[in-house]
Amino acid sequence: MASFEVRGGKKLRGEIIPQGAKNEALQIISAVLLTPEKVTISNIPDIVDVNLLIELLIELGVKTERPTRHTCIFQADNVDVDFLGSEAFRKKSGRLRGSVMIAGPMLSRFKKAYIPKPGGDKIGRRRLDTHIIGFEKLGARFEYNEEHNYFQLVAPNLQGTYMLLDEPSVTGTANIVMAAVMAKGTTTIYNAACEPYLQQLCKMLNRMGAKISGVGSNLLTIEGVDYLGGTEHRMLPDMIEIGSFIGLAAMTQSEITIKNAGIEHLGIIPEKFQQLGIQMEFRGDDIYIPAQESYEISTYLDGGILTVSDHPWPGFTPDLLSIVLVVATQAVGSVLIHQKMFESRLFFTDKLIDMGAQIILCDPHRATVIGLARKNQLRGITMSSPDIRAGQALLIAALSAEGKSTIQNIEQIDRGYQYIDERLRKLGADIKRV
Ligand SMILES: CC(=O)N[C@H]1[C@@H](OP(=O)(O)OP(=O)(O)OC[C@H]2O[C@@H](n3ccc(=O)[nH]c3=O)[C@H](O)[C@@H]2O)O[C@H](CO)[C@@H](O)[C@@H]1O
Ligand SMILES: C=C(OP(=O)(O)O)C(=O)O
Repeated sequence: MASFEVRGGKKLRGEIIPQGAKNEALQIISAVLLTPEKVTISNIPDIVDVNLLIELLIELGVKTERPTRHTCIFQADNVDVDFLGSEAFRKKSGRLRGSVMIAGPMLSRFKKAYIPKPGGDKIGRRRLDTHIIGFEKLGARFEYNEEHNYFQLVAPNLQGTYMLLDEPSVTGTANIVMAAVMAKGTTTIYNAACEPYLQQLCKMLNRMGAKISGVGSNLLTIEGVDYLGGTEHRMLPDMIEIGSFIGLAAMTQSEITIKNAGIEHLGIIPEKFQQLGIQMEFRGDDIYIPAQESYEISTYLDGGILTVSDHPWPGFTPDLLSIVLVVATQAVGSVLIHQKMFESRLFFTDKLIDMGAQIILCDPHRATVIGLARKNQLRGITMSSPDIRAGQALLIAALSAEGKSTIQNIEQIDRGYQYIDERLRKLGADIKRV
């Protein structure tokens, strides 16, 4: 298990380019299974989860060419469908959440799929019901294998239908869309998720020949087509990384420019950080964050304490709440962080409390942060990264803290942040991988 050793308290300075979006990449790369033609994908982040998914596709027989580290040409013209039932597929799928999205395209094109228990962050119960019920509505039959913990699905004739999802699941919507694009007739998905990841997926599928309308809304209409062809696709900048860099700049009192941030796709994210008192300027498509001695959390119009909570898009993503929480520890003022979706994502606050932060964990979903207003610095400690975003939040805390911190289990951070230590060193951070 690798660790980061960080000597905190240094101000950082410079420009940083966000990686391609992790959660978009997982959808887009799964979608290459929908066509026997070549699909060229660029701005692929070089991170563990995405590399694992590419390895899984290669093991399934998908041909790949890598003209550059961040571009890959995929061709799924000779897929080994039987590999899906193997122990090797089950094992590797279990190492990332995104593997679940192989099922939709496999059902669509090859009429069968296996969904082993996927991996991903251990941040609470993460059910797959939305995916399976959606497939079932399209005409798939499923069996759950209790011994090996996987769903087996068959769908000789996928048939378009109307469905109202019980929740706007991000990967669930992607899976159902990919299953429906070549079903007979029209599928209508109401209460669909509409994160930029999904908008990007739908736009790519339409370029491949699909007929999806309502993109960007919670009502998608998909007219089934017989065949999808090749295309080219470029991933958007990773909005979660961008939010993390905004938080990093504020916490370390640093002047940072986030280059080519894809500002029009960030929705409410910049505004949430501005509510914490963080200044930023949009310069073309770059976000400039000046070095700020202090930042003050705004209150509601009536003076009430601010709440930052998660919500499906266009609401605030749950993946940035841990970052908002850590940034609030040094703000002037107080905030209630309400993590509605995941029930185990706030437990990392224990480590921040050990570092000297003032946080009351009210229950598994809510934490009140009373900002230290820089009257005291956080103290460096040894800690372990429980999940990808808490890991990044702890890293930001360590970079702002007095003294040395050791962050263990950084494999969690590597799942989603590309060459993070190297990129932070370029900004002046004292961070070592040991
Ligand atoms: C690989 C990938 O893309 N992962 C993302 C994806 O995971 P994933 O697609 O697994 O997450 P889902 O959208 O299915 O749901 C996440 C959790 O939130 C709950 N839920 C969801 C919607 C809702 O309105 N109410 C509610 O409580 C679900 O029950 C579940 O426990 O979306 C999550 C929610 O944005 C993100 O945190 C993950 O980073
Ligand atoms: C929860 C996340 O990832 P995953 O769904 O892959 O576990 C995340 O990206 O914050």
